Amino acid sequence: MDEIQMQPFMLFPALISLFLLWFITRSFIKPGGKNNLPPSPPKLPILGNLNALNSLPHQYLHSLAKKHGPLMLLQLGAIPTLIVSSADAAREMMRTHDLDFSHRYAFRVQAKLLYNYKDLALSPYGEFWRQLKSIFVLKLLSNKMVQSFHSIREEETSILIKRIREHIPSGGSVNLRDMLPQFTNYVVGRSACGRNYNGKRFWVLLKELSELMGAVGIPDFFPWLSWITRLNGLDKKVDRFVKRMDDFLEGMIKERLQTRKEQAHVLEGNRDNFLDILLDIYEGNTGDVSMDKDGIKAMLLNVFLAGVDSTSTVMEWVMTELLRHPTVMEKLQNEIRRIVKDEQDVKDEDIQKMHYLKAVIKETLRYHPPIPLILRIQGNNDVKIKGYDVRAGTLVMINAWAIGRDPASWDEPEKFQPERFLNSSIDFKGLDFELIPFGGGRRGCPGIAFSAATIEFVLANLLHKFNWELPDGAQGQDLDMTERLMGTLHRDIPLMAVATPIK
Ligand code: HEM
Repeated sequence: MDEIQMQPFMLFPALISLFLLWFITRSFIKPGGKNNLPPSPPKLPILGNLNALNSLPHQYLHSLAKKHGPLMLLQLGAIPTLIVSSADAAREMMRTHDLDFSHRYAFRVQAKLLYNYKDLALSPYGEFWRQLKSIFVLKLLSNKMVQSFHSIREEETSILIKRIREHIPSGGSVNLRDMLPQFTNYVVGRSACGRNYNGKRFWVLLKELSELMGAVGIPDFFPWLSWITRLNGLDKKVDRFVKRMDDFLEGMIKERLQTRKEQAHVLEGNRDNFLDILLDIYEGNTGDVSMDKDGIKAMLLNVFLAGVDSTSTVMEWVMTELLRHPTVMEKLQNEIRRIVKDEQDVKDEDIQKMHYLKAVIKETLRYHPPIPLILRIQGNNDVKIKGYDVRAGTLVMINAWAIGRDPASWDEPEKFQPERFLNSSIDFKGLDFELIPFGGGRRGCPGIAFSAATIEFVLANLLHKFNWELPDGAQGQDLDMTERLMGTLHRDIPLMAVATPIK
């Protein structure tokens, strides 16, 4: 999340408006009334707790929760915001009161970039959202589809391995921050569009899109100050970008519609990518739901935004933790090599037997969830959570990062110990609220199977084919683990590692 954007020459009128509003609310409106509201940390005048939205808000909110408890009510400008930092409270919200918390909070720029709620991730809970979710779950990302993408995972993994091998003659040092997102971009791109649109233009557009998705402006917290983003140029910048992205997507759709017309006999019944499935719905061939072109574009952007960075970030964190914990790396390599034996290639059936690999991935997701704060908004009803009153319309931030480090749920949470998952049924599918990197309840992530299959397959291959160490004889404990939030939560410094081929 970017810090708030504002030009200095606009500060004065903005501050006057804010001061007047603060004065009026302070004088005439008594907060809370008879309600039993969750504890609130001290607030700044006017801004409330907006200082919480610094460059690493999940960490700051975690430290606040240690003082004020797992449910806190913050005031982000004009927006009352509930911060949830324990598995118990998350369970009560996402299971007992799931329906009440099934709306998504969208910042203004995000909504504009995603065709004003025509996508799945931002659309408000209701019939339209239900239709989109069923398209995602039953058609685009069903287990059958995920299996059918096996050849894409295989081909793209071979290309990645080839690229790593090309570095061997010059010492084998590779920048995993560069390579892994490229790999996931190709896998997601081919699954989504049937072929790669990864010319430089689309890559640059996607990068710009991720950056703009983090643009949080003053009007998001003080809605009556919406004129500020008109004056400071943000609205114009976003509008120009939306037009460029729309032109690109329009071209992609046009081209695909043309190919479908020309090769109808070849493509008949062969719908092995998201774009074709969405175009079938658009052309009315499926009969169940309807979708316009903007809907297709918004759904494709959801897939790229949600799928590329999050998946590659997990891979980079896994490799980081393995380099920090050589005994875990060795144990994992032994498992992989015992199962794959002398075969050249890792197969999907092999992966199902790799319990330690799955434990390492779970432990990484516990400690480094790529989306540390899950944003929801409470619907129309006031509800009670853990005895506290939560009012309708409250913004909710579920701190998945804090929950994964909560000593109430985890023994020695600061230690990286994949063994904790070996004899445990805890999984990240949204039913165990101490581990919610993919969220949970109705709004939970539909891409779990897709990402898990991709992450497991590529890691099994990287560890089967190479030994890994840090460059220049550095030791694992030397690795700087500072985090950086850039859409997803990365290590601040890109991971460089030296690959040595096994044979
Ligand atoms: C490691 C990879 C991923 C992580 C950590 C992740 C995490 C998340 C989280 C935390 C949410 C919010 C859930 C909630 O509110 O409870 C979410 C929603 C979503 N994710 Fe993922 N995701 C990943 C991969 C993917 C992939 C590969 C796709 C699609 C190809 C995807 C598509 C979506 C969509 C469309 C939503 C919105 C669902 C809704 O609002 O109903 N994600 N994801």
